[in-house]
Amino acid sequence: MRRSKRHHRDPVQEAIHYISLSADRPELTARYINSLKGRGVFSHSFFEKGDFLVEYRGEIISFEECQRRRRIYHDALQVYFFEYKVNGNKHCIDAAKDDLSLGRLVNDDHINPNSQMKRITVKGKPHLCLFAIRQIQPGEEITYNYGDMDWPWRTKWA
Ligand SMILES: C[S@@+](CC[C@H](N)C(=O)[O-])C[C@H]1O[C@@H](n2cnc3c(N)ncnc32)[C@H](O)[C@@H]1O
Repeated sequence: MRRSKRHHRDPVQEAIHYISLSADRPELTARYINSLKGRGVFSHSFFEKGDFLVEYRGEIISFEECQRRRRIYHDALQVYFFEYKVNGNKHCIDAAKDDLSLGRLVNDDHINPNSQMKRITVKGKPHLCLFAIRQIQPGEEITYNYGDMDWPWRTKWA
């Protein structure tokens, strides 16, 4: 398939652009997949390795607050917590609230993911963003590796 011409900004500048707008890029869309996976995020454009894809938007909370919410949230909502470390200290993004953002809908693939999470600091605040780790074709689902945990779907599909 022919690659469409898209103006190429520096990927980090592009991430900062969408972060400051609190918006998702128009080349991505959410779609229902099936009752096991639920929804996922799909590209309808080409992306090159290194391109910015989407921010994992949500409420930035402390690790202690995350622990507190884990005690009160239903299991189905806990999957929207994203824990990460800055200088060895644990932090968390709570994306349980469905604000129609796409980052919270990106599914796991630990075998052949096409993106990777990186932290970008904007105005002193951390933002977690997915960047392509290889070329992505139109129609492809965006995925990343959720990390080494016994995620139930991994054993089911193994
Ligand atoms: C952060 S959410 C991702 C969006 C979710 N699919 C939805 O519709 O809201 C994580 C949840 O998606 C599902 N999921 C993610 N990756 C999956 C995979 N590879 N296979 C099956 N289910 C998956 C699991 O139910 C998991 O708890």
